[in-house]
Amino acid sequence: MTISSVLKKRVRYAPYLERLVQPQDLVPLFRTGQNLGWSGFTGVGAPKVVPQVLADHVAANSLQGQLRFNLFVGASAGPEESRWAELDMISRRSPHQVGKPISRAINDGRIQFFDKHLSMFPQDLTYGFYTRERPAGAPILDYAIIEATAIKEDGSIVPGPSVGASPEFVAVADKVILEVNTATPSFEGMHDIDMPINPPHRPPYPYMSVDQRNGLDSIPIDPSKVVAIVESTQRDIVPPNTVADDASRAIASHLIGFLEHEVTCGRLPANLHPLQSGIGNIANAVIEGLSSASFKNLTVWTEVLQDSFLDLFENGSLDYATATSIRLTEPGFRRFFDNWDEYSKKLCLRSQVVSNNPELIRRLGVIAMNTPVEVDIYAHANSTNVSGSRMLNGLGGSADFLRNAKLSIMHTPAARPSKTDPTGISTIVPMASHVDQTEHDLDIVVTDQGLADLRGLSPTERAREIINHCAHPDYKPILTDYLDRAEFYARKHKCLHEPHILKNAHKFHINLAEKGTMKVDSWD
Ligand SMILES: CC(=O)SCCNC(=O)CCNC(=O)[C@H](O)C(C)(C)COP(=O)(O)OP(=O)(O)OC[C@H]1O[C@@H](n2cnc3c(N)ncnc32)[C@H](O)[C@@H]1OP(=O)(O)O
Repeated sequence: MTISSVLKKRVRYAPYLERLVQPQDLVPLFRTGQNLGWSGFTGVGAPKVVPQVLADHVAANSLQGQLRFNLFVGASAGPEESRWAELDMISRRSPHQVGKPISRAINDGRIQFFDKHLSMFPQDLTYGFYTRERPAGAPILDYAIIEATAIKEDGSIVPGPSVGASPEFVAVADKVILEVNTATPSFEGMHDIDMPINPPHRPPYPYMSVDQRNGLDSIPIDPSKVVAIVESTQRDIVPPNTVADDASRAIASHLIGFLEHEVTCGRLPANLHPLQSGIGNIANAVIEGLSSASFKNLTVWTEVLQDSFLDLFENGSLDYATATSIRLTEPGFRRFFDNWDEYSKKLCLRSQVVSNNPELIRRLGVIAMNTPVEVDIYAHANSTNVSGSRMLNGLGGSADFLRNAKLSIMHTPAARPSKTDPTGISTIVPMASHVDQTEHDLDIVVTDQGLADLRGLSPTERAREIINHCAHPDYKPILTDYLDRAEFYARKHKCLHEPHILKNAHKFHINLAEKGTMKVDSWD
């Protein structure tokens, strides 16, 4: 087989080049029921070529539902996993996914999805928790399919724009297939990788600042595990971000005002603490807002870096950022590669067990900011299941950060658009229909209407603060009425700590399902 010159340059361990194959040659290796681990995190750095030929094979031979895998990816992969979902090729999936076809398959019951904290998933996999049905000593993963942007002289793997759970996948896979991506520039030097060491002798991760490096710059592997390499010439495709709207700008402005106040009061230093920011349009707008605020020498300790962070670098307000994935749009990647020399000194990608590590998040005093589906009046938040049942993307790293951050912030519009109610669906509800973050986790809830500072408040104080500052004006009187009635009822029954009237607590959701609006006419 001819080997392209760029591939020869990227693969510095010659024996792998002898294992170069056409992706189609690999199809016979795959059997239904196998456990597969893919590299990738939030749609970048995932394998593309091998998943595609397998999907083509299933489509061409009408094998839908007959070649199905247990698929594990650090977080979401690219469009290939959506195609697998459409072709009914996934029987089990964890820990986080994105894309309509895959969430549809989960909600149709065709994929058994389990949702786990991103810091915990890779280690629990290595413990054998998810392969309990296999005989002792059997491999945990049959194949790990890992995208690399270079291979070092010792056969170790230089990942691309994400590290995710690849170190753990490589460690516990029986066999490894490498996709060497020659369309993406090599990311060599960008990573700091800690390999799994299981208790009881796991040493502490030593990181005391966001820029400290102590790990490896590639993923070590026993080269005999690598059964094949293929060349990939497909770049990651990340859809453009939604442009900030009035609501997300208002959220950003409330939040920046709050952070400035914390600095003035001496609870935060002038350069804040390391920032974590979730994904999506609001998270992007908040980071965009920070780039026009007066903060300097900011640092970032997060799981995903999006385009908006590049603005912070460019205007000089961000000193250093670390994550497990850099998920940029095409223009974002272009900016990134054009300024590689500068960014490579100010950026580092780590394993997801480190970027999302609870101990490090607490040690560094991270400021965590994530978007929920809904928050209730006592500050329990739902990040995952619409109306308690319909899975969206999964928990991701939201709880890793929100439970352990110095400041735990949830930002959301006060109401989300709906076809059946001009105000939309209230994101502030009497009782969350599913709980991912508890009242014990959140410090701040912020919407386009305002900001609720919940620190040190009792549940009933929190409820007034959230309703008064965060609820949409159309829902405020309805929520206040609910709380007044709940307090009246609870006073009578001597249960005033966190008052609820259970028969009404989910009436917003029931009303939405039955009448298309959360605007409850009457609580009686
Ligand atoms: C990899 C990582 O972990 S990154 C770090 C943080 N991770 C997380 O926080 C993971 C969990 N969070 C998330 O997945 C997202 O933040 C979300 C989905 C909760 C919110 O993201 P947004 O961009 O604000 O969501 P958006 O407004 O587009 O809503 C997504 C969908 O949920 C629906 N939805 C959201 N909230 C509600 C609600 N309260 N009631 C009914 N439907 C709702 C929306 O209508 C939309 O449906 P559609 O896809 O059918 O159009």
